[in-house]
Amino acid sequence: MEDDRLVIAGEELGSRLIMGTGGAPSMSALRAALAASGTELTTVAMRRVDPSARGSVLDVLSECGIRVLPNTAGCFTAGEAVLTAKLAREALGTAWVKLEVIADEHTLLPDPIELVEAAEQLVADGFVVLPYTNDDPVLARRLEQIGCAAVMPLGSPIGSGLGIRNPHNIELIVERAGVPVILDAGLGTASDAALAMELGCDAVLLATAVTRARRPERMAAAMRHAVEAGRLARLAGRIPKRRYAQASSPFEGIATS
Ligand SMILES: CC(=O)[C@@H](O)[C@H](O)COP(=O)(O)O
Repeated sequence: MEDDRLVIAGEELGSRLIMGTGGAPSMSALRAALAASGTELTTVAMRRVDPSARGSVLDVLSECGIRVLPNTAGCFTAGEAVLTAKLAREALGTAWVKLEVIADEHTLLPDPIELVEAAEQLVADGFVVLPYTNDDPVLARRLEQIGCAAVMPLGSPIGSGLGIRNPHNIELIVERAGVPVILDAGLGTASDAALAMELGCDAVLLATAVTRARRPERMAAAMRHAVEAGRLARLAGRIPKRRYAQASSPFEGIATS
């Protein structure tokens, strides 16, 4: 599948699995899981990491040769998110940002008003903005029109493991998107990741399903295969669903007594 690379803002990635790092039981477990996942891009919560401290998740990513995607996790307003993105750009030397603006601690759902406001400011300031958004086709379209480099609709609430609650909306987002669609949050197991890709998403971002699995490294490998399988199935084209049975072998020419 070397000719089927993910391109975001003109940059190619060999893996369609983007990893998050939250919830990892240890740095060594995280390192093993990231290696098993085959990811080339991994998010780091800039409000929870000290870029100058040694032994942090940033060191793990650098040792593994994985590109860092700073995120604005923990921000509740556009102002906080914009400031966090700017600090990340200064500390890490990247203009890419995964934009998260959360409405409340209880649901951890995106606040669409603050999200649009932050996206507008960051795009205007030259950032490559990848917004974590609700599974709302209208909002996804709006974020693309603002100039976001991808849209990242949730499958279900962060950390819930509930999978993709509204596959129809994800299909609607994919149908009209002119930028990559990355399914982000809520995936629980490998079949959820495969479904995201079968629905036409360009990539998947997940954390909890791997970091809180009984065996993170194994689940990371499962996710890697699931993303690849789902992508292959999407490109192959699934058969249409039929209401009634259809013999897989034709009956014509069968000898009758
Ligand atoms: C928006 C957000 O924070 C998610 O990217 C999270 O990092 C991954 O969600 P899961 O932990 O549910 O996979």
